[in-house]
Amino acid sequence: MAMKVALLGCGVVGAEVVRLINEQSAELSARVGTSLEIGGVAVRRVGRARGTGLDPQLFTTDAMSLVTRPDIDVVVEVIGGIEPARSLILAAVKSGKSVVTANKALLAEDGATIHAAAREAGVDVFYEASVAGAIPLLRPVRDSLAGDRVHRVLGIVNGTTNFILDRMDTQGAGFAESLEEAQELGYAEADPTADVEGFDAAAKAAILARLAFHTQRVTAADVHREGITDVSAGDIASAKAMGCVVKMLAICQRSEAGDSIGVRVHPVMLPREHPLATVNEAYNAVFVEAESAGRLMFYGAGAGGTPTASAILGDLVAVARNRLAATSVGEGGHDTGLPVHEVGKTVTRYHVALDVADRPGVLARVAEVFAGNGVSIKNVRQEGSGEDAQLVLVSHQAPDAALATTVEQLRALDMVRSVASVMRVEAFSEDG
Ligand SMILES: NC(=O)C1=CN([C@@H]2O[C@H](COP(=O)(O)OP(=O)(O)OC[C@H]3O[C@@H](n4cnc5c(N)ncnc54)[C@H](O)[C@@H]3O)[C@@H](O)[C@H]2O)C=CC1
Ligand SMILES: N[C@@H](CC=O)C(=O)O
Ligand code: NA
Repeated sequence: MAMKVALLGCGVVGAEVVRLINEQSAELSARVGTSLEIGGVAVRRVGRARGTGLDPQLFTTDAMSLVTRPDIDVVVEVIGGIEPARSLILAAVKSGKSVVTANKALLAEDGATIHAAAREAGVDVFYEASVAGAIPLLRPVRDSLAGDRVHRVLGIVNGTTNFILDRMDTQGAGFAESLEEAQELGYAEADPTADVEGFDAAAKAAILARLAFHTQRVTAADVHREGITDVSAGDIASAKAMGCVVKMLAICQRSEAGDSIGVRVHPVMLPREHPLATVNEAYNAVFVEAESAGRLMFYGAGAGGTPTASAILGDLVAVARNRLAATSVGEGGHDTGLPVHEVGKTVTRYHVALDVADRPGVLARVAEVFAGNGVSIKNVRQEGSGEDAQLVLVSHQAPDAALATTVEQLRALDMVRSVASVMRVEAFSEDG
């Protein structure tokens, strides 16, 4: 008997899911062991020509009735947002359906409730598409690394911001025009603020931290978040002058003592020889550093309808196979309860560019401020002279709180006319 799929949402991703299910129906049947059939599609408005080739009778605005319909086996949720997606997924799970979702916002906010409900009902909730689009990342972290101890996960997990920063760096393009282009290409969230202010990446970081460190505690609210709206052409030029590129990274890291984790999303300057520096356009790439496996890198298309639909179809095949075998994964049953520490405790390093008066003693006074906060300077250079002098300093690693205080105190110095650029600098974890 065919396995029936209910699709919630028929936008950028949903339309591609329909296309791929239709086009690959024979292969999918062979891989699952039974055929997959679309049993209904929930949309906001029926009667619109969507070019899906589906029978118009399949479309409904009553998503709740669709997900609880007895003949539906699997629900694919690609509406996005918290409600009604949460209620629909919980209703589906409680009705014994397995779920495939791309909804990182929801999983980051309330994944623990959803996984608990799925365990209770003995069904799967799979969500590979929610982090780094097409890249097989979550299942490798959850399954392949289940026997290892992850120390750090670091990567580019938002395609839209990577696209914008890449355009600004390589073409000198403006922020607004690059965002518009990313929207046209189907990379951006329905509200692109989620991308450019780092909410989307923070949600993905929370999901990654939960899986990598086996803790159910992390939600998007625990993630230190800075978006890219304050990244200026000056920051990009400053990075270039240092042989660096600006990227927005998500970083999830176990503390030195191993008793807490730091989870943060912010722009960084990366040396151009760093593998993440070469990740262009809307591509994503994620490093996972684990005790025994060492350093692993996952790279590929992190956004866009077709690549995201690929991840959804992979999950669809997996949950369909599990249903045929009458089994489920039961995620989230084991919880280490590792807490998230404040960003101030995270060890990082800063790049600081200061507009200063070119006078004797300025450098000494600036160095004194660094030293007073226990921050040692890795390198310093001066650009320009006279009233147009700029001091550019890069620190060694220090607690983020000490670096932030250093910048505040520098800002207050008379001889510092303005702080032209402040950004964290990331390299490999072993670099000082
Ligand atoms: N576009 C992308 O590159 C990626 C998107 N995602 C996620 O996939 C999900 C969908 O994203 P997109 O397809 O890009 O968004 P979209 O905005 O193109 O599509 C969402 C669709 O859901 C419909 N919808 C909203 N509320 C509904 C309701 N109550 N009932 C039925 N339909 C409803 C909307 O009318 C829209 O057509 C989101 O969770 C997003 O974060 C994940 C990875 C990549
Ligand atoms: N808006 C997101 C889509 C994928 O998750 C992004 O730009 O990465
Ligand atoms: Na993925």
